[in-house]
Amino acid sequence: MNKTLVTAINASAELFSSFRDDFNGAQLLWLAVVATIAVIFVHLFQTWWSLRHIPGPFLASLTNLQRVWWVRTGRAHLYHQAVHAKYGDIVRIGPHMVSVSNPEAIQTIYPIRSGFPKSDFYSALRPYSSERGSMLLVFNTQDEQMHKRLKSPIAPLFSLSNTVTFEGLVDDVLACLSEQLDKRFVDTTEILDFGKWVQYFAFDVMGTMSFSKRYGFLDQGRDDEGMLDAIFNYMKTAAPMTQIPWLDPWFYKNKIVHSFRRTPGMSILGVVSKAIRERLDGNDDDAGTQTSGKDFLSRFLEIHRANPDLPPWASTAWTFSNVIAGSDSVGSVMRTILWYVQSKLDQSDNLVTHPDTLQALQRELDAANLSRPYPKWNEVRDLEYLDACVQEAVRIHPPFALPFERVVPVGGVNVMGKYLPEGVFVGGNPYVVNRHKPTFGENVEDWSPERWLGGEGHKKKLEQSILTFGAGRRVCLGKYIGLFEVKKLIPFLILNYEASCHVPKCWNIGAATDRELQIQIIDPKALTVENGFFFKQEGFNCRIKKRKQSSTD
Ligand code: HEM
Repeated sequence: MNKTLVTAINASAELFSSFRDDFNGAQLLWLAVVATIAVIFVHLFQTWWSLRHIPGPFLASLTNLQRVWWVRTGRAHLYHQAVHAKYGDIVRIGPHMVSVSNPEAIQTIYPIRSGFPKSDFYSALRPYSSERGSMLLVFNTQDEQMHKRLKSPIAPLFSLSNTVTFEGLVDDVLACLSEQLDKRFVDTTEILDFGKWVQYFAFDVMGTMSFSKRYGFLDQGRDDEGMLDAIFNYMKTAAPMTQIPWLDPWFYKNKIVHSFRRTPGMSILGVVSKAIRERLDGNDDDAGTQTSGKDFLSRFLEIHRANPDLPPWASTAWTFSNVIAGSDSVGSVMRTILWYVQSKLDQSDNLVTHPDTLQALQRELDAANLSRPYPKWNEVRDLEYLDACVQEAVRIHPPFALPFERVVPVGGVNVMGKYLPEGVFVGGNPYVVNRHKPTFGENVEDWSPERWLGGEGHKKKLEQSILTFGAGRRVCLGKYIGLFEVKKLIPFLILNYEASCHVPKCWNIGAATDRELQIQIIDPKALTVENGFFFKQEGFNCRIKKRKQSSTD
């Protein structure tokens, strides 16, 4: 609680007791009511006053409840976009919280050096159990020393050169995906929920990299243990709490509540703990096979053994991170590319395709003489148009879409010409920053890989303006892994699969002809998005068939 508020309450209590002898009961009650109102008024005034020079909705200057509500609607990104459209590049969205939308602020708020720590937003994202309490992960650690201790030993594992050593494992998962698509959906009447299947792919890749075995989503064609829903529910439950984190220990993270309501993240923790136990006990079926010696879990355990001063829970925290941070996010980018390459809704809600994108991508892939059926990383990593599609997907639909909050350090800071005093929270929502018109162009709402094609300098500037992976000291550790997986999957699908050429008449597909639709979208309007910090899409249903090899093959 605010120090001044505590002082004011104590002063009122003293005043109240000194008046006790001179007034009767009713008068005392009135006095108490008036004093309480006065204290609340002074508190609200002080709160408003502290950042009065930052524009924003009036309610936001008094309470966080408004931004909690925005998050609860699942559309916080749109509210954030709307307030920036109304008030400008820097907006007060809470009594002590300032949101920025201009990429120019990125270097100030997210520096490489230490000293601009994460706010309590991240404490609400910690999984909780009665036995362990709140669990620190590299991602949600606020203490900068602890963050360094946890991150430094494992950071080399996430480098691009190490990521590429997993290529064989990713090809195995691609083979599994291909087998299942062919068996279940090619030349059958079955409708493919493409969004779900790429998510299965992303999870099984991360399972293979982490534990040397797939979780089995692709093999079974379903999520038997409900792990995917558990992860989304974990984020969705935590998301409103991130906006008002002092309530979190009351609502969720305490032993009493936990005895009858489990934090959703705990079922994932169960999977991770079991995998570690099995590996340590030597009961892991895959231990000792050609891949398990190289998977993340083995490397984490090795690192942990070599650094005994690390906390005893470090291996669990690292592994948990891989499962929770590394799968849904990648699946989301994959889904976005496939969705936009195939189709989009115009302003009147008509389905129009992007045949130009699809054809340009096919042309580039066909001409690149790629290995079949699984193109190699070295062949696809520098393909210009593929890269432009990936960057555009990362821009237009960031998988995490609430402001990444930081605490202004001692001495305050100037952001976009406005002074923010010490202790204020500040951050940018990637959904909004990635749509900054002066940086990305007037057509920010449109899918346009072409915006990335203007030479290396231009591309680099745009890349530095994107906030999807965070930035600076706390930038995403798994970025290369994510991009690696995406660039392995997309060329494979575009090269090998094609749609039946039938589009129901009721859809207005704009200028596109049937032949231009590679994958038949069953119900384009069914694609829904929900922002629970993790920005989920659902309802990408289609039919596919094998693509005929092009004449250049
Ligand atoms: C396209 C995929 C991905 C996206 C968009 C993404 C995005 C992010 C974002 C936004 C942050 C936090 C930034 C902040 O709070 O300021 C982050 C941090 C992190 N990500 Fe990712 N991520 C992706 C893939 C991955 C993968 C595949 C892994 C692991 C295998 C991973 C591991 C991490 C870790 C460990 C951190 C914490 C870094 C730190 O605090 O030092 N991410 N990521």
